[in-house]
Amino acid sequence: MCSGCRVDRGQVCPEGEDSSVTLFREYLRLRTVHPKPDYDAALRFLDRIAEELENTYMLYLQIVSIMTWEGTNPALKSILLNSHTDVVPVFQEQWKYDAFSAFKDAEGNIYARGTQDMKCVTIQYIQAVRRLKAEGRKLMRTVHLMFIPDEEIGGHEGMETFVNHPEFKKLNIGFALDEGLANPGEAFTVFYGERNPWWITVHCPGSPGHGSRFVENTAAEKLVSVINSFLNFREKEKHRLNTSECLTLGDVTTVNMTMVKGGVAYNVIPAEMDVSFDLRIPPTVNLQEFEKQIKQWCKEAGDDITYEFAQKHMNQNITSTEENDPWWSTFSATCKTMNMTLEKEIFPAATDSRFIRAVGIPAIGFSPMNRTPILLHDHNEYLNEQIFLKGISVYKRLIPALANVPPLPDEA
Ligand SMILES: CSCC[C@H](NC(C)=O)C(=O)O
Ligand SMILES: [Zn+2]
Ligand SMILES: [Zn+2]
Repeated sequence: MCSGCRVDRGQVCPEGEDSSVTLFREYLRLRTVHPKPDYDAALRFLDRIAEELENTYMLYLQIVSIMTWEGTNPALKSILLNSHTDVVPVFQEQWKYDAFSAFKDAEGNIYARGTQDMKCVTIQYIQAVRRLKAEGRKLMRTVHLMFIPDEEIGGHEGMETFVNHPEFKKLNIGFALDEGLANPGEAFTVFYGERNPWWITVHCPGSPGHGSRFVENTAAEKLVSVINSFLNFREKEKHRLNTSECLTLGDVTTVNMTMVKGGVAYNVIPAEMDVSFDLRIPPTVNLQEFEKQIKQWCKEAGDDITYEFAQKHMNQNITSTEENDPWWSTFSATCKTMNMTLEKEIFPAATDSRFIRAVGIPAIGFSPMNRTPILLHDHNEYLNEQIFLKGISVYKRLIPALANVPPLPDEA
């Protein structure tokens, strides 16, 4: 039943809105926004849906929820449909509408935080499964819909921890789908890997003294040298990206200076100055060599410079997109039957997929949104209702195709 107007889902509500859109807008109104996400509201919402979807069972582990549709051969590896429940904060004064009202304009554009990242995908998974079940379809492999918190703050209390939980291993996942990005053109972008985030702070100690003198060996001189080394490298990578036809952002290393700290007064030369950078490193880069380069930049800048990492991801697993890979060939062939053009890329930022790939499970980042500007984390994030509805049809084809991949050699 539709929560708004109580008609069966898949039908049109009296106001003329598809009930899947109504459900999506209801989910968007839940304030699962950092820094204090209302995860209880999300759990109540998902619990209600699990009750509606017959023969689906819910497992609750702290705040992770998993809705399971058991396959006809549950011994086979399962399919994971992953989505995070949290969303990033908004600057409300920059929005055209209340970011948690899910306002729909005359063109059918729905405005709310999470429309693209990634409440759309959550509801698309659910509605695709609902329609398949309503048709009486039985799938060979078990399908798990996982709803996970804290992706937006690094996943430490979410996926990073959960992939090492015995209950995760019990899910026996063979292949996972997780979030991707919108594509402004006709094509759909799919992500088979991610760049590794390295968040680094470089500490530059120096001789203190009176601001009126030429003190030798100051922290500021070292800081300038470190900054120049990082930012010169940034320019080179930017140039490489801008002069190549075939590279995308995920194929080059980005460097951004994000914080500077130091100093107490105009006339006191400080004993230390610190600078922080956000680095994103493609899976093709040798990480040991790259760290050696950082050490060299620090050494060249002067004595006693140290650095520390707030994030240092080292796993470079990527998911096969070879035509002989059973998961990828099924995914891509199914998209082809729907006349969808796929653009394969490395995800430029970090999602929970990195933790899934790190434990050896192939994962594809995919949010079926073409003809849509990339607005995740931006003001006025929106998604058109027709694009949203098309995504349900896409998953309705993809989910059975993946869940009916014949037993693999290691499953026989
Ligand atoms: C390193 S944890 C932070 C995760 C965040 N994810 C996204 C998609 O913005 C990021 O890439 O900055
Ligand atoms: Zn996301
Ligand atoms: Zn996000």
